[in-house]
Amino acid sequence: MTFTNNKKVNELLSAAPVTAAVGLVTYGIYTAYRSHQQKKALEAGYKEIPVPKGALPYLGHLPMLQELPALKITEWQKELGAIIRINMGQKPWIVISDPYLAHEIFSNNGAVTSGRPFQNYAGKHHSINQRGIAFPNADKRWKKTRTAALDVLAPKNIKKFAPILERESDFIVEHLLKTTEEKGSIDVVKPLQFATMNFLFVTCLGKRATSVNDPMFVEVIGIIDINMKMCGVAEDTAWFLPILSLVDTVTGKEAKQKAFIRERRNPTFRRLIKEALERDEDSLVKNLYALKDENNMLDDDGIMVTINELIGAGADTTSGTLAWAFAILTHHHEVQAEIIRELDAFISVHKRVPKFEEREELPYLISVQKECMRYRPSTHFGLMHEATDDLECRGYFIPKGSILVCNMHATHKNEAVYPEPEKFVPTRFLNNLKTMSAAANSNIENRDHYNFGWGRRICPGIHLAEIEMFNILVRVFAYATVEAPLNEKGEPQLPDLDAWDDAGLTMPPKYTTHRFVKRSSSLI
Ligand code: HEM
Repeated sequence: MTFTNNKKVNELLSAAPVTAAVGLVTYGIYTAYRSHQQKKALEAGYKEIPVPKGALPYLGHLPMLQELPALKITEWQKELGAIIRINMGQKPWIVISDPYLAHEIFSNNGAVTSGRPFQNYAGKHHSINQRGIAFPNADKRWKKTRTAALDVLAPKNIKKFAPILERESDFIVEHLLKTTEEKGSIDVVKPLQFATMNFLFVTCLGKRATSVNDPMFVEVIGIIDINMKMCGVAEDTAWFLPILSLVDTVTGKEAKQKAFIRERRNPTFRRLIKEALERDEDSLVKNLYALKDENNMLDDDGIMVTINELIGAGADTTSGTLAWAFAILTHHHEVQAEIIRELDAFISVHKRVPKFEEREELPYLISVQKECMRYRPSTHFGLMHEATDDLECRGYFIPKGSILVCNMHATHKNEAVYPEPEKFVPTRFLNNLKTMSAAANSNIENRDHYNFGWGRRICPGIHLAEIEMFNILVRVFAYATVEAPLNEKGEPQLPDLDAWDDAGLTMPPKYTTHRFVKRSSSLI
């Protein structure tokens, strides 16, 4: 998430004196209310949540965030502590970087910290007034929808689909190797999105796409890319600065967003859902329509938003995480060699690649995978939570309506939990080889990393993501090594690991082109 739009924000501000007047009045009332709340909390003996210096009236800390807000916020947290308040325009964020504190807030106090703030695009347009799973408050309808999705994503169900997952991984790894042979290198983003999305096509819609050029994949990935970007908070400037909502109307930004949903997202997903209902194959769409008959909490729009979210959330996060792993490993040939040694020991006995259930025979690979996710998490802030009631935690008062954000970037660099956090340490997790879904759903001492979020809103797709990533990694290293692309002089161009791409909700690496070079020593 970047705030490269600051220049644009300033231009628009100066062009809208009327909206500015309205905004400033609202700002005055709101600021007075907030300082009254803070004064009351301090009088009651609560500790003050530190606020970085330098916030501007109305804009708050927004202009100070620059290209990568997570880095600036992490800097503030190093100075001020694991819980700080920053003013994102008119939205005060309480940002947490200590996993133990995050656990207390999001998990122990989950009854009042599992709401979602109502964002303009994600809340109103994408989710058609907070339908689906990711953006509604934790209400009855959300629970019903999430439960239906969890059924599909449950380990027992995923196990049924193991051959499909393995086939998709075979297909995509073959594509990575073949394209490297033919073209010299390959950008991994689309192929990885294809592999992860295809499983969701099969489970949600009962049909797979045949290749990265299949019109179904091309159309859906085009929609998902735009939608994920617009759901990111950085695109939603009017949410931070309500002054800009009139500007959005005047400039046609909101009309374009509505048109995208009305003319592109809705017709495509409605057609895919109709076709899925007509197919003989079982699918989540059919399960959701069966639930629709039982109660009237789910409607056609809710089902469409849910299918859109599962396909989008499942594809971009998993592919971004794998893209980071490949980028990191091009810097560490010694780590690739050790993965290959471990994998070849398995293959020499079994004459095939390992299955996910056999993962314990690959402790080093598991540890590396977790370390890649710690070192470069694929989202910087996950999804925001909202406090639906006042709460008290470690002497801090968090008022109802606060926006609660885990700074994934800082949490994964927390020195108290991860010694030498700036170093990539492939063996770091050898003492925690639990599956990521078991670790994420256990107590805080047993967690490995926090990529999947927190509490009642924790990602429901962990098990699926973990199997997909495992299947792809074992196949890549069974056959190949991952190398940086070459420049005209034939020299490797290692990817800059401090360069992020802002995809809205996710932050994949900026450099995603690599070479998958076949190993002459491959045992299969
Ligand atoms: C490496 C891969 C993945 C990562 C890093 C990831 C990360 C996350 C995070 C950080 C959240 C927000 C949690 C919170 O609010 O505290 C989330 C929510 C969600 N994820 Fe994932 N995710 C991944 C894969 C998947 C997959 C494969 C699916 C399913 C197909 C999925 C579906 C969802 C859904 C539906 C939500 C919204 C849950 C809710 O609000 O109740 N994710 N994910």
